[in-house]
Amino acid sequence: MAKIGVIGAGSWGTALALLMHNNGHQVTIWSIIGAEVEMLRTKRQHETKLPGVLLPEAIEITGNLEEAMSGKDVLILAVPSPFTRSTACMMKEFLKANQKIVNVAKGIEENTLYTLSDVIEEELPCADVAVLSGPSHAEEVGKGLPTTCVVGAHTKETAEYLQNLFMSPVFRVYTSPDMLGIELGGALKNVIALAAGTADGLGYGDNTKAALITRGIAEIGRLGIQMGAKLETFCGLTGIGDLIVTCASVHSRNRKAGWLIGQGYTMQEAMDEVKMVVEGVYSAKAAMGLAQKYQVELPIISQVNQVLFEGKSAAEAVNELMLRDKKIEHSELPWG
Ligand SMILES: NC(=O)c1ccc[n+]([C@@H]2O[C@H](COP(=O)([O-])OP(=O)(O)OC[C@H]3O[C@@H](n4cnc5c(N)ncnc54)[C@H](O)[C@@H]3O)[C@@H](O)[C@H]2O)c1
Ligand SMILES: O=P(O)(O)OC[C@H](O)CO
Repeated sequence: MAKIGVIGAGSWGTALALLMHNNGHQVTIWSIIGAEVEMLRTKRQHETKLPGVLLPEAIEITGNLEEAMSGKDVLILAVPSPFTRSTACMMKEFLKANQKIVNVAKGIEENTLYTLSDVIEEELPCADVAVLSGPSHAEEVGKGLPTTCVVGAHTKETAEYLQNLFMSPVFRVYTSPDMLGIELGGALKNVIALAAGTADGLGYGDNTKAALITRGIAEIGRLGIQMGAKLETFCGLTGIGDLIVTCASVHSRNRKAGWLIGQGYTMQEAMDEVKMVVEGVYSAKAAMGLAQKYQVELPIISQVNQVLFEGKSAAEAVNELMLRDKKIEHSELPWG
């Protein structure tokens, strides 16, 4: 039995708190929002973000960060990426040398272009930081539906220790040394999911969706490999796996925001309607920064940026993608 602090009480933090409790661990969940702490304590569920998923009394709920971190073996960092740095900064005061941090958010910091583990390590230089990612909607994990994820860590020992903590008959966990690939796959699939949702909102079909998923992973992989990540990761759960679920699932916030944009909503109107974090909106700009830095072409992600931030019509963006210069599908494949 381990002592776990879950830092962030949105849908993912709440679902993971329940998973860890069901795995026999002692769990405390923290939120910066007083009203959220009160709701979780009194209703034993997150009524707006994960309704119907009940949190047993044994899960402690607190608004006090020191209490959430004190004596814990593992801290699961589950705040949306725009708050990763500020939260890691607040954690500095209470973090102990032996505590592991598992980041479960998916994003890239816009102004530094850092992965979230880089952000956490900059704020907490002594921390042993790992990541958990994969095709895993909170709504389904909360219901105990079979789900698979990957833990990436700096050492095999940390990865296997965390694999054992998270693993359950309904939550299968693999390990990987490719933290960079895991983090890029998790962050960038959200941008492609915005495009896939937009195509749905425009009334396009399954052919369009399959094209966006397949050419989307080609883009993500091209950038990731240039940055030093491994091709295999983009073929796995945290690459194509997470991209498929996010582009297809009724639970996806990114796909829903895209759908609304395809229906004519502005980016802000779509984000307001979704009410939960739409990470792809933040990662879209960061991806363009990385594309420029690493000299990689990202046609779909570039069009998503133009629709989100430059007022381009979604239909025109799809049209431009279709009318790009003629290409070989895999430029590295010889003709024989
Ligand atoms: N929801 C999912 O199914 C899911 C699955 C895998 C990964 N993720 C990732 O997990 C992260 C969190 O997503 P979510 O769906 O739980 O988000 P959410 O929108 O449901 O919850 C956000 C939560 O963050 C906390 N928060 C809000 N403002 C804060 C601040 N200023 N400082 C610190 N904490 C603050 C609050 O507890 C709030 O409820 C995202 O990066 C997301 O991509 C989500
Ligand atoms: O609902 P989304 O679009 O934020 O995606 C959630 C998870 O990242 C899916 O694995």
